[in-house]
Amino acid sequence: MIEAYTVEQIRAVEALALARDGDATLMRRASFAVAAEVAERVPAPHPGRRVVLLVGSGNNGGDALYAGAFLRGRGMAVTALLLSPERTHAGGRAALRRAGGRILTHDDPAGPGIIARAEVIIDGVVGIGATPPLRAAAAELIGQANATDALRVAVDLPSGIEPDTGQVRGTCFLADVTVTFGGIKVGLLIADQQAGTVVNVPIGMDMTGRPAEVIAMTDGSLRQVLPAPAPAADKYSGGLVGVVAGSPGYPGAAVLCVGGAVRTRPGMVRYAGPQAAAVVARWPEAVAVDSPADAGTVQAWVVGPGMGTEGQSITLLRWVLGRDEPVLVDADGLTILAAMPALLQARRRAGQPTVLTPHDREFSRVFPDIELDDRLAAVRRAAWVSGATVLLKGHRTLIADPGGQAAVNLSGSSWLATAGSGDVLSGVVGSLLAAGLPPLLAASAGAFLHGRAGQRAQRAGLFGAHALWDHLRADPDGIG
Ligand SMILES: NC(=O)C1=CN([C@@H]2O[C@H](COP(=O)(O)OP(=O)(O)OC[C@H]3O[C@@H](n4cnc5c(N)ncnc54)[C@H](OP(=O)(O)O)[C@@H]3O)[C@@H](O)[C@H]2O)[C@@H](O)CC1
Ligand SMILES: Nc1ncnc2c1ncn2[C@@H]1O[C@H](COP(=O)(O)OP(=O)(O)O)[C@@H](O)[C@H]1O
Ligand SMILES: [K+]
Repeated sequence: MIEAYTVEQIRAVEALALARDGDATLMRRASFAVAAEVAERVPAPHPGRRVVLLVGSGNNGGDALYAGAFLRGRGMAVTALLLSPERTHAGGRAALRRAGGRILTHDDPAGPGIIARAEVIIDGVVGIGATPPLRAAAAELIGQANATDALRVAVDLPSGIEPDTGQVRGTCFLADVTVTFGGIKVGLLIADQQAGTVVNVPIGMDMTGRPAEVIAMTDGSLRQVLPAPAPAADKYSGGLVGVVAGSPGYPGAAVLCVGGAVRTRPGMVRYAGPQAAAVVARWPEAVAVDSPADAGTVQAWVVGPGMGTEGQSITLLRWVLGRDEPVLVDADGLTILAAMPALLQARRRAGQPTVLTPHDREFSRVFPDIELDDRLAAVRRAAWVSGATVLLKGHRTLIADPGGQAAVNLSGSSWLATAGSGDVLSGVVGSLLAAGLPPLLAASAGAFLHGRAGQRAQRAGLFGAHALWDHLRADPDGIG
């Protein structure tokens, strides 16, 4: 599991490390890590390679200057552009000068040409000590840097992203790699397109025992979380999932959702609704009936994909939400909930676990008072006010539970932006809920599996949400 932290948490641990080791030692470790990352990525021979440092007035700029001094020591041609010459980190500046680096101010007429010809650009404008948007001079330099095809390396985080939320306001450095110190900042997981590859270097800071602000599943953690059938397993022991989906207008939603569940885990899927014949035609292993009341016992329900929003659909949703088992509500089910919030409130009062899986438009329907500009804050707030675990779909899917835990999904690709892929996701997560995974874990593991399946389908050159089925379980002995 990847764990990410707030600036406040990082600062608390940094203070301990500073008291023990001193700031010069920490900065030396940090800047050496940046230099080492550059040296590893730049093809040999290194002497003469053109490196530009964008240097702000804080310690982030200090890191960049010391990193430049290390690289100069390898023979690279290093130029620093200082945003606030009079307030630049004195030790870093002296170190670069001693090493033979060139130091210019940000408005030097030669600056744009130097940036344009750079092979490596190191962003030391701001780190965790500043909040975007960047001031004009900084934004100008970063805009020039982003227009080059140099290797772009961010020190601690790309200048321009908000470290605790990943929000980008105004210009932001577009990093190929971010070398971050002490622990991964939450914003680096959310603003993945700006952060590039994130390399975490402890530099003597130990986050052990600190509760992560946000977690993210990995292939390794998924393998540990997913239930493997025991030797004595039978078709009932892993948990049955009930699916209420589809309508005459949307028969495919039922087939896609059941497919997601069938292909996630062995066991049994019970479909209940008007598309029983279509479901069994594609998934003979599913048990299909016309009404959920006839479906028999299940350990979790999925309700909503393509079910319609009027008449009988409302009756079905009401019936499912009256059950004690965990219920995942998706798509049309969410649209009904938006019009009938009392249904959700009743479930909360009864203490029954619920998972909601909206995309942005559905989210705004169900939670009209919650702005989506800060997506992490939004999903947390939605979980808090609804008492449900909320999975907010998107390029970076975010999940929060009512207890305050949050997760971000790191797998997937824009391949998944295809009709019906959300229907598959609901079946995947429902299947994991039925297996007994707690809602946050079921949603995180399901989103990760779904994302990996999308990546594999893309690599295989396939199109269409149904292509996800064959890629959900690539490794039959485990998962992944
Ligand atoms: N503590 C340590 O020993 C260690 C710290 N480490 C490193 O230090 C970093 C934190 O350093 P920090 O606290 O100095 O803050 P930092 O991120 O450089 O930003 C502050 C500067 O930004 C400026 N600024 C503010 N707003 C701005 C804006 N909108 N647009 C443009 N500029 C703006 C602001 O200027 P001012 O407002 O004061 O004029 C101020 O000068 C951390 O990320 C890590 O890299 C590591 O080396 C490990 C050891
Ligand atoms: N640009 C994107 N990058 C990565 N994943 C995406 C992107 N756009 C959508 N997705 C994912 O694709 C799925 C789409 O779900 P949804 O919007 O419900 O589609 P549908 O209603 O057609 O089934 C979600 O899992 C979402 O996270
Ligand atoms: K930076």
